[in-house]
Amino acid sequence: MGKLVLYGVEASPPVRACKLTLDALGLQYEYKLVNLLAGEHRTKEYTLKNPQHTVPMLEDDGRWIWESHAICAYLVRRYAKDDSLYPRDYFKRALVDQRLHFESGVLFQGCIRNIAAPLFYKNKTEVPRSKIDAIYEAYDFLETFIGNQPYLCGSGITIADFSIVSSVSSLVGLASIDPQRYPKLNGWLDRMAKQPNYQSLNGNGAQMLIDMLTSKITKIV
Ligand SMILES: N[C@@H](CCC(=O)N[C@@H](CS)C(=O)NCC(=O)O)C(=O)O
Repeated sequence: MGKLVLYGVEASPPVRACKLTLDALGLQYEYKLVNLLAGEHRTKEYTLKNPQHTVPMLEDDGRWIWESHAICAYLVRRYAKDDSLYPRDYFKRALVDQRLHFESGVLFQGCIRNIAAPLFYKNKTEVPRSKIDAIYEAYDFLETFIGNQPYLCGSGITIADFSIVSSVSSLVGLASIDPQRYPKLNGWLDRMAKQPNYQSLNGNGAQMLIDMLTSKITKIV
């Protein structure tokens, strides 16, 4: 097995999804902090490896891959002892893929980044209420995805759970989850919080992002 290095920063949801996956697989890896505020992801050295200059990025024996969903899927395919975290069965895998794309397009890009980018890059301090409404719309979908199963794709945990908990655990700081309205989502989040090493791998970073966002927001308009 080659040497694994994860490049990231704690507050980043996709970085935390990779950490949850690496830990669930019992993989040893080096963690390299990339200071985004200092522009360390924009250096020539970094962009030669990842021209999209994003975190997370995984180095595996001198080769680089970025985009958390691709990284998590790769890690399971390459290193897992069984396929439970990312099933080989075509239909089961399609279900996991659907949830991963939902995280990528709807939760991360449509909710988190859509709110965070104007705050961090344009010095905005007000958030349009429609952006908060979009979070609740996403919660409505998640409530139905979970249904009567313990995890997002059924009875076993998959990388879709790791990916989605990484963003939902930060979104709760902007749109709280009412257990009456979202009993399934609330139960799932509690279940995820009981996963091994959850707090150090995801909980602390999720709170960091909440603090970064809420310290910038003065008003929902
Ligand atoms: N969909 C990507 C999102 C990656 C992403 O946008 N990461 C942010 C931090 S949360 C980042 O690297 N921002 C710096 C930049 O885009 O230059 C993934 O899942 O890896």
